[in-house]
Amino acid sequence: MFRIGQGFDVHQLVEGRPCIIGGVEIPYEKGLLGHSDADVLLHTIADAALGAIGEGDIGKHFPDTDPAFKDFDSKQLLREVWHKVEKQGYELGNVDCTVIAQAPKMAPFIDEIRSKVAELLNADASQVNVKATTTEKLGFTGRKEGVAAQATILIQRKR
Ligand SMILES: Nc1ccn([C@@H]2O[C@H](COP(=O)(O)O)[C@@H](O)[C@H]2O)c(=O)n1
Ligand SMILES: C[C@@]1(CO)OP(=O)(O)OP(=O)(O)OC[C@H]1O
Repeated sequence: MFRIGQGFDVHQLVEGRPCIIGGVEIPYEKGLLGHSDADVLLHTIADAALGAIGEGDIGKHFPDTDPAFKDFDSKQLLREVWHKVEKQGYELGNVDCTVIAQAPKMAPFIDEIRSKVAELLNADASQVNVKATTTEKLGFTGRKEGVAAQATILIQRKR
């Protein structure tokens, strides 16, 4: 049996914050703002995974009003979400993600992010695809005000 989920998230780019995307710190003059470490890609994947098991979203499980999640490591967030997926008897089929950003340039970090995401989902890198696109300088991403990410995930019953 298969289940599918999708995720979408946005975080603002501001000065004085690290730029962590997909569990990897990317050297850039600005970073992502959030209650947690604001890892827009891992949040998106976590939301997609929760969607696939019909468990709402990360805001429900990790409220941004809870001081426990202040500066929370999104790798841990995704691990906890993935534990719920596995507890329900599922494993990863595949996940396909897109980072929507005029900047920073993602290409040099895509392989490392892919491996990191695979590790967090107890899967092989071949089951994970990470893409990046600009918005041709249009909109908030085009003005480098923020970064968006989306993901589609397929999970399957463990064999
Ligand atoms: N932040 C980004 C955005 C895009 N890329 C790579 O550049 C290529 C062209 O992007 P388009 O906006 O024309 O789709 C594409 O191969 C992206 O992977 C990037 O590295 N970082
Ligand atoms: C992760 C949480 C919790 O620390 O905070 P943020 O980093 O603000 O992220 P967001 O994607 O807005 O939603 C989930 C939040 O509850």
